[in-house]
Amino acid sequence: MQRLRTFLDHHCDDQALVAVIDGLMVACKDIAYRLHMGSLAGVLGSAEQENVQGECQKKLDVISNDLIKYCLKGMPEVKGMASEEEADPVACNPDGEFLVLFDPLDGSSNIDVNVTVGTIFSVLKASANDDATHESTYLQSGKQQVAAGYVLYGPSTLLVLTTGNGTHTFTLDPRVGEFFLQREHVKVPATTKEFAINMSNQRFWLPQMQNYVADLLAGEEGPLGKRYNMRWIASMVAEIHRILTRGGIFMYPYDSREPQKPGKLRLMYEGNPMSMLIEQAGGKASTAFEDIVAVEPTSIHQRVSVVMGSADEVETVIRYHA
Ligand SMILES: O=P(O)(O)OC[C@H]1O[C@](O)(COP(=O)(O)O)[C@@H](O)[C@@H]1O
Ligand SMILES: [Mg+2]
Ligand SMILES: [Mg+2]
Repeated sequence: MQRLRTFLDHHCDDQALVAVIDGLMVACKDIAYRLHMGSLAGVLGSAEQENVQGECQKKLDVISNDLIKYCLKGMPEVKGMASEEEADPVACNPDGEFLVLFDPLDGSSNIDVNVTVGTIFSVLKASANDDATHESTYLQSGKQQVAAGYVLYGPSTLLVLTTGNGTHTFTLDPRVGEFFLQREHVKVPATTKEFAINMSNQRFWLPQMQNYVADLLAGEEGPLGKRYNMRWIASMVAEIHRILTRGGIFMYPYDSREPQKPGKLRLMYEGNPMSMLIEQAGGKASTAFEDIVAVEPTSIHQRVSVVMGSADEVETVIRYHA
């Protein structure tokens, strides 16, 4: 059994980055504990307020954000942070080397029904002269990420992590409060017969996406020649974890409900970190038109269309959009 810290000491040359990941996990273990206690910790239900995205916040969205913020603020390696739940970036140590961007609680509509949620994070490098209070400091493409990961709060608490040398999974042992290595160099199978998409948005998709999904549903009698299965948990962390475990394709494509937005999911807190994890595991992540990590961000809360998972299936979606 290898501890997370020992694994990182052997696999990551940058000790300051190791300290950032190790420090972040302190907050995530606290979130895991509170989720586990549920109503006994008084953390369920709505916070009766909206975030910067105009979404109704859950109490745990706010608590998780505060826990991570507090933790990062105390770390000398961190120069600044940006969160899905914060309107503006938050400066930390002016001499810090890293910027941490995060979705403190992903899939939070699932909290009150006791279904899997997660924390997603992305780590970028900062330059000495960068102003960590300024949005432009954070506007780097996904290719610039030096680490990405998520913590899944499910039947067990898992960390899935990449520092650019493969994607690895760790399980939290709650008795001792340590993550231990579960699987090294996870690989997403290249082909799949399983897709995940919110079908209720079908009529709002682009015609290309409608054609692709119609062909999935046509099964072995359609042009794709396979009978597909479908899953939708409404928790990206759970969805991506299933794909890293047994393959599949996850899509939250552009739709015309809010035509000015390129998608529902957030580029900096969801699209980019998940793309890095999937690509490091041999999968593919696209907007259906270009690689997600190639998108040049223009705002920290920017949305993106997402198609990711088993490489061959993602290629098929791209072909439908060509
Ligand atoms: O409810 P919908 O429209 O199906 O959206 C589900 C998607 O929204 C998300 O919950 C967005 O994340 P947040 O909970 O962090 O806002 C994803 O995890 C999930 O894939
Ligand atoms: Mg989310
Ligand atoms: Mg969230």
